[in-house]
Amino acid sequence: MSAATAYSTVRKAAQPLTLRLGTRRSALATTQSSWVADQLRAQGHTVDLVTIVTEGDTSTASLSSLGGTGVFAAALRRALLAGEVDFAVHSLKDLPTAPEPGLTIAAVPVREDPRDVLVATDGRTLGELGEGAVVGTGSPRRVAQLAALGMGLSFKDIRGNVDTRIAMVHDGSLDAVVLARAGLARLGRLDDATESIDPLQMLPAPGQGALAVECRADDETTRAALAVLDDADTRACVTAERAVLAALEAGCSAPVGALAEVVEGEDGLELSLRAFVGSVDGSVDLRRSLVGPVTDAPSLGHRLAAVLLKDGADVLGEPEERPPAPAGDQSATRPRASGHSWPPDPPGANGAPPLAAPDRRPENDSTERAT
Ligand SMILES: NCc1[nH]cc(CCC(=O)O)c1CC(=O)O
Repeated sequence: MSAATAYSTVRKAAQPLTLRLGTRRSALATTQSSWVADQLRAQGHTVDLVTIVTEGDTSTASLSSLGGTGVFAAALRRALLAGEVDFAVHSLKDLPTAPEPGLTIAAVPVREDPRDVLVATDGRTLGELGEGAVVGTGSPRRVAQLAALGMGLSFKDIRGNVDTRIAMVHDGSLDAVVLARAGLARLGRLDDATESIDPLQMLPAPGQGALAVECRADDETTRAALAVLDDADTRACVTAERAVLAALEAGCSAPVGALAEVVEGEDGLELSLRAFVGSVDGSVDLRRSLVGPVTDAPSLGHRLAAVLLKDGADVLGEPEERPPAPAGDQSATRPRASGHSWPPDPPGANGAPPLAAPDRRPENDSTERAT
C-alpha cells in the first residue's frame, strides 16, 4: 500500500483525475466552463460541473453598488477556498487585478478575438448610427470611447446577460448595444453583430476574450492538470493589459481599455501594448502605446500606465510618482521600449488628435469617476 502510494505520487500529474468545476449558471459562464471541462476530458480527466449562484446573478442592483464585476468571481472563490470545488473558470476581464491569497491562475487558455462588437438595428455600423442614437451599455470604458468619437450618441445604462441586451435592440428599445465579441462567439450569436469595432476606435477591457482557470495554490495535482491548457502568448498579453489597469487603479479611477498583441519584432517576438484612459463625457481621450519584450509583460504594462499618468496628470488625478523631467526627456518612463503617442493618425469621426480636447475641464474630475 505505501509502496503503491509512493509510486502513484511520482506519476501524479499524468493520472486521470476527477475534478469539480464550480461555475456560475449564466449561459456564458456554463458555455465557458463546459469548453474548459471538455479540454480536460480530452486529457482523460473526469470533470463534474457544480453550479454556484453569485450575487451578481441574482441581484438586479447596479454592478457598482454590488462592488463591481468582482462580485461574479467572489462566490466562486469562496467555494474554491472552502474546498467545495477544485477549480473555477472566470472571464478574465471580470477578475480583480489583486491576486487572491490561497488561489492561483493555473491556466489562461488561448484567447478569443478580444474586440467589442456593435449590435445595431437595421444592420447599422457605428458610423451609420447618427446623432442622438441611443446606445445601451453599462460600461464606462465603452461610453468614454464612444463619446470621444464626437458623434452625438446618447447612452443608456443597461444590465442583463448577453441575450437580454441583444433583445433590447431587436425589440427596438435601443438603437444599439456594444458587447464583447468573445461572448457572442461563445454563445453562437455572432450573426447578431453588425460591426466588429476597430481597436483604434474602441480598445477592449484588459483581458477581454480570455479565460482564467483558477484553483487552490497548494493543490499541486490540479494545478498540473490545468497547466496544459495555458497559452503562453495569451498569458503574456493579458498580463501586460492587467498591469496597466492595476497601475492606473492606484493613480486614477477613470475608464480604461488595454490591448496587447504578440508581434514579430527585430529581436524576435515582441509585445505591442496599447491603452486608453478617458472620461465618460468624452472630454478626456488619452491613448498611448509601447512595444517591449514578451518576457517583460508586467513592466511593460506598468511603464505604459506611467506614461498615461504623466501625460494626463492634469485631468486624471494624482499619479503615484510625477518625475519633474525636463521637457523632451522621456527616458525615465521608457528605459527599454520606445514610447509613442498612439494612434499615429487622428481616428474617429471628429478627426481630433488624441489630446486635442478643447473643453477639458479638470474641475469636473469628481463627476468623471468610473462607476
Ligand atoms: N462584463 C460581462 C462580461 N464578462 C465577459 C464577457 C464576454 C466574454 C469576454 O469578454 O471574455 C462579458 C459580456 C460583455 O462584456 O459583452
